[in-house]
Amino acid sequence: MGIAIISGVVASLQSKDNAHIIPKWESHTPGTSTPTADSPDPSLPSFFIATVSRQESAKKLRHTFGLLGGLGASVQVLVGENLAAVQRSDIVILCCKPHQAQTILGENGMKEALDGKLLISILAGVTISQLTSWVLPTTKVVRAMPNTPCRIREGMTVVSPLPTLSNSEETELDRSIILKIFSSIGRCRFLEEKHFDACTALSGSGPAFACIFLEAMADGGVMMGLPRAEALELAAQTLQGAARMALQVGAHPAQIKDSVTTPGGCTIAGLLAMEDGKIRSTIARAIQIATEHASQLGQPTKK
Ligand SMILES: NC(=O)C1=CN([C@@H]2O[C@H](COP(=O)(O)OP(=O)(O)OC[C@H]3O[C@@H](n4cnc5c(N)ncnc54)[C@H](OP(=O)(O)O)[C@@H]3O)[C@@H](O)[C@H]2O)C=CC1
Ligand SMILES: O=C(O)[C@@H]1CCC=N1
Repeated sequence: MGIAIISGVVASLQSKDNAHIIPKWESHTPGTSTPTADSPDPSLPSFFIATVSRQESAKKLRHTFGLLGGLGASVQVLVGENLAAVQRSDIVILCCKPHQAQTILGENGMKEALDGKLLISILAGVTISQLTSWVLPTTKVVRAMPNTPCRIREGMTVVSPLPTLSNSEETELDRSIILKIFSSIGRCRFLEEKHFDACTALSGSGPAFACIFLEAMADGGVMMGLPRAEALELAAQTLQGAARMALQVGAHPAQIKDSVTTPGGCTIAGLLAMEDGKIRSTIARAIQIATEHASQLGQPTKK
């Protein structure tokens, strides 16, 4: 997921659309971001540090970020040097497995390195109350729940509200930095932490659930004789089109469905077959069960 976030942000910095906001500055992540003295916009990182624990992962990351070219060169990959990376950073995005957080944040000197900095955790199930108990009270802790489409800048990220500080200007700046980072790789919205397990299931895990539906639609096409590649293209573009109608036009899903459904036609025949298979409750229950599971991740009894 860390790769998806950096890849998306780097792609956004390379995009012509964003030429007006490409800052002349240096920064670090996953990291972090630090503007140089003459930076015109202190709100978007352009230099990143990615940290991993294994050489094998570092090789993979260097290959991936090398392929990004141009600004990809501004991603530095470090192995086993979390403390050094955090010391050199203003913003840290924690992207390890939920059960690893306490150990990583508990490393000698880490609390001091995080003093006064913004710590964004994307970990499923690990609460703000747990995170704040592992750092100094001066570290500004937020949770973010992104998803893998961030990699192609079509992500959905939910962010928890920033802690209240006496300096409201600082909070506003942090808020704008967070929004710029995650809006550069898709949609971003703030939501109360109490909704995070549901968001983890719905949008965090969602790409996997959506791909089951996508694959099943394509399988149906293949069953009826369509070549596999074309069946997948038709299914993916159809799902994208329907989703964009809901997002861009603001159409209710039922309205989109009704507009496709000719009386006595083939759509209603297919819809009834889906309802016979309890497709709605199956999908909704999957979100319910994933939410319940998410709430246990990073808790003492779970790995
Ligand atoms: N995958 C997804 O779609 C989403 C995941 N998340 C959350 O993101 C987090 C990561 O998930 P995911 O990306 O799937 O998991 P991965 O296992 O793919 O990534 C975990 C990363 O953490 C690194 N890491 C592990 N230990 C250390 C350490 N001690 N120091 C530095 N780096 C370390 C790993 O590198 P190495 O292998 O070298 O140790 C690896 O690059 C989880 O907490 C998950 O809940 C949130 C939203 C969506
Ligand atoms: O499966 C998981 O636990 C993570 C969290 C959301 C998506 N992947």
